[in-house]
Amino acid sequence: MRPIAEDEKQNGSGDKGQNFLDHLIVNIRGGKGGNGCAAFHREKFLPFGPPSGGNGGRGGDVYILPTPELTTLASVTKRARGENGGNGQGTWQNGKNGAPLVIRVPLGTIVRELPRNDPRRAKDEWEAEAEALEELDTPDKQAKMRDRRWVHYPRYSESNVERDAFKEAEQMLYKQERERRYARRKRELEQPIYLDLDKEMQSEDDSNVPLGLSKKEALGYLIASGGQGGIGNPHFHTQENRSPKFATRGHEGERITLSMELKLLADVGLVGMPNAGKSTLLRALTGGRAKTEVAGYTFTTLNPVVGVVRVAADGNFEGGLTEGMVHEETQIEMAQTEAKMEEGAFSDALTRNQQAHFALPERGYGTGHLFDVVEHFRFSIADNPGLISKASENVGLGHSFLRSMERSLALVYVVDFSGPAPWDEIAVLRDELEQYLPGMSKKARMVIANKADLLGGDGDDTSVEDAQLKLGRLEEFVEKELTIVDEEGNRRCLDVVPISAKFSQNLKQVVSLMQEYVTEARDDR
Ligand SMILES: Nc1nc2c(ncn2[C@@H]2O[C@H](COP(=O)(O)OP(=O)(O)OP(=O)(O)O)[C@@H](O)[C@H]2O)c(=O)[nH]1
Ligand SMILES: [Mg+2]
Repeated sequence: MRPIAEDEKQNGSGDKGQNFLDHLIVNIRGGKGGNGCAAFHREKFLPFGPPSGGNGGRGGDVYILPTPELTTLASVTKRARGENGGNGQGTWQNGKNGAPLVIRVPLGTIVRELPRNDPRRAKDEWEAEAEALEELDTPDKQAKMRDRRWVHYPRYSESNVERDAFKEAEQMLYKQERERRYARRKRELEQPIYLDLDKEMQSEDDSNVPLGLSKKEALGYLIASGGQGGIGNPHFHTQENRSPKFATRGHEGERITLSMELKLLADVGLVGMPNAGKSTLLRALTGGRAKTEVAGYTFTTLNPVVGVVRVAADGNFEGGLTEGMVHEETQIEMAQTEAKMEEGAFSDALTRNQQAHFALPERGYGTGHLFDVVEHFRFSIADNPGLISKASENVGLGHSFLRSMERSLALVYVVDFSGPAPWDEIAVLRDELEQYLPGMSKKARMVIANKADLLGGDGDDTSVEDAQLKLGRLEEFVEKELTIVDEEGNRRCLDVVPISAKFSQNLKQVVSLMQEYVTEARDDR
């Protein structure tokens, strides 16, 4: 595992700073404006030309764009900065505007501006300056502040500051600055940034773009404006001051600290200890479409992964069509595929679509990838990182990822049925859910006893009998310990289903039960 950087520890992601990225603190800065220029037009036989310094370009703005292709916040950097504006130059050349920066986040991200009193918030542009000047005495401070705001024509910096024209301009500048600062504070207090990004943004008027121009892509929501460009010296030209020898520097861009949180919205959440086979189950239920890592070690899954289960009217589901498919560890799969590829085994292989085209007819689903035609119901399942005892005390990956399951319609426990005491596992899971959020375990509807293929030995009578006894014991435990009594006093027993995720056994029942829970919960909403 890669070492955890210091700032990562502080940023609150997954409380312990692991790679689990559903929560992130991001420091954002608009680009700095380019400086104005103090210059004079020079031409042969025209010794005292007019002031000709260009303005600085604007700093780039920073936007946030909800993007359906993303599923985690992993691609978001902790610091983001708009491009700086270019400096103005002589002969009235204005600086180039800084390019905007677009931060892409997955749908379901909640973006919040951190308030002033939050210790994780970075200083804004004014606080940063105040801090930099803290140690200095008044004259030094004044000089420094001037330096940061003015550009002088060469060798005029000292005489400039004595002149009334400059003093007036300086007063004006500070006044405008105070106004900006006030407006900004007010905005921060009255309308702190809060975005609940559930929908994709449409790009503007796409169809009628003239040939040769790219269509205008949506940039997203403006978060931090870039600084204004500085003003060139022609601006300060007046009757009294015909040769202004100063220009202003560009403004700093806005600095904002955001917290981003990704809430996953899956209908069913899988809860289980590491290695119980949650990821394998998700792969099996989605016909391998959900690309979630499977491996024989604990904490394979670090980020929740959501997959969609598509169910046909007859209760079949997409994964069920690929009967006989074994959901092996993905790493092995990858290695095997790679080896085959090197041998050239795929040179004339069918593409995925072709495979579907040829595989489906004999199963009675017509040609092509026709599952859509018979799809009757769909729901989503979230595969989660493993939950262990004391997760609430931040052991393992902690339990902050449960946040993404708070809104699931139903929860399903997955336990390794081949283990010595699967019932104890369930009790731990239930307790951890309750630790996290009292009442959360009431959402549990089913216990999946996975890896049932490991029981029953070679099919001889005694081991089959043992397996049945074990299942009986599990059912008894679930009935006794996990029966849920709702507000109206109704008792509800959890369903217990033995399966093998790896060998796709008994999954149809799992799907049909899940479908039932989801339908019920959706109706209640
Ligand atoms: N024999 C057998 N092995 C299984 C079954 N399901 C999963 N496994 C194996 O169990 C191991 C763990 O599976 P994963 O799906 O990665 O488990 P997980 O619950 O997602 O684990 P974490 O992500 O670490 O929480 C892998 O080696 C799987 O191949 C099953 O039904 N039968
Ligand atoms: Mg997993």
